[in-house]
Amino acid sequence: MTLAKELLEKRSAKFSSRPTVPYSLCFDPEQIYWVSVSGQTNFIARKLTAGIMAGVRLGETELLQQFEALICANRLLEDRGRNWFREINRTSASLVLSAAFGLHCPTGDEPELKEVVDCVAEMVSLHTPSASIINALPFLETLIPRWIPTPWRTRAAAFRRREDALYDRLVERAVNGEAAGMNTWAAAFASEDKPEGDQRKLMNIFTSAAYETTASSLQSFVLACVLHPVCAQRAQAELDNVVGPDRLPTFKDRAALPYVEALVRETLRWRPAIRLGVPHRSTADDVLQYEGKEYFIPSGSIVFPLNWAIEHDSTKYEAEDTFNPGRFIDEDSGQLKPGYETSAFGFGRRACPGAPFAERSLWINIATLLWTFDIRRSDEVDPRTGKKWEYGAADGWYSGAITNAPLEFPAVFEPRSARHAEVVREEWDGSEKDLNVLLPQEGRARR
Ligand code: HEM
Repeated sequence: MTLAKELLEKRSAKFSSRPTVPYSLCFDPEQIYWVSVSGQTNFIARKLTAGIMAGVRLGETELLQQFEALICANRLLEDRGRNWFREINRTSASLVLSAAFGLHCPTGDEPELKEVVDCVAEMVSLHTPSASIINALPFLETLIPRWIPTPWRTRAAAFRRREDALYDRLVERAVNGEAAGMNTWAAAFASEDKPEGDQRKLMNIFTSAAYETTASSLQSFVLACVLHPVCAQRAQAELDNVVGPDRLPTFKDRAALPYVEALVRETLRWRPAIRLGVPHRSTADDVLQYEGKEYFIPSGSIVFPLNWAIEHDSTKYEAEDTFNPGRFIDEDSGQLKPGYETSAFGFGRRACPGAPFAERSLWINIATLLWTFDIRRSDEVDPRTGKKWEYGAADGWYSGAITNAPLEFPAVFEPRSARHAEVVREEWDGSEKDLNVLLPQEGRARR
């Protein structure tokens, strides 16, 4: 952690660029993916996002986030969690699509949601080094005349048309269509009443950055509940004490629930969503002193802040691979220990700008699921082995992709009592479902 902060925060002027693949010039010629680029585009996008997140910090999206957590709990009640994995994916996508474009996705079958997910998958695939020969032989791109439709150009152009069409539609609905009355992020980006002018094209990257990371963190939380029911029970005892049996938790309860907070922190630590971190690239030579030695870091070096190693540092975390939220609690006072720091959202000038929204999404979903359900192992038979499902959290149980999600596994979501189930249904029946009310325009006026 010290080393990562030294380079990526203290020396952020030199360590805040990104490596990218040569092929990106074909599928992102205008460099709208501000996660991958540096300079003015990134600066503008981060400034606009900081404005949006200031609203998130003020609570502008809390009603929406509570609403999405309520739907998730209600839908899990209906099938006792049979489709829980898919439901978490749906919730995570709906959270960002609602806030960004005013597009609520209550079923998971919405065509736009499917198109977003497909485009994210293709975008990730295009970024892999093996996606095109151009990554190995970049000179081909200049050598072969532009009018020749090479396979890599055809794929890149088809993707650009498809993704642009999708986001044009989504932004249009947020600015002039169905969601025009809402306080959406797209409206903030597209507004011309700001020095940066209309920056709607920078909206393409939001969903991909937001959706898989949130989903995989929640899926790791479910795995932790299955493997470590004692931790879930301690959180439930706290929820029973503070919230009681007659209503769901809300953000107003957050400060009074230190163990639930610790459980969210431990989920991010135990299985960080981006296990290897997102690489930074240096833009000037530098020298680092570390443990009595001197290291020369040439300009253009790729620096991975390895979240996994940082969060599993055995000198800082005892039994580092054990899920134990109690490590964040001062057992004498029962309160959170001071000085919390995490690498889960990255570092310095490239640190996750969506973190305020992300950690609120995690908190409300985790608090709601713990309040409502006992989440436990399923007795299902694993079709691959013909034996009872085995559970684990080692590498083999994870996807190993950039966003490292657990592989799908069955879990039972048992309502904690008939009363708990009834409260969820009652709150769902009585809840405000109109996004115009959940995302009121007054928030937009503040920006
Ligand atoms: C649990 C959920 C999330 C996790 C764990 C996460 C983690 C990260 C990490 C590790 C980075 C790279 C930081 C670095 O390079 O130092 C990042 C970047 C980014 N995240 Fe997140 N993120 C999450 C959710 C979100 C959400 C909800 C949004 C949007 C609302 C978002 C938007 C972004 C963007 C746009 C970047 C690129 C920033 C840049 O390159 O300048 N993320 N995130």
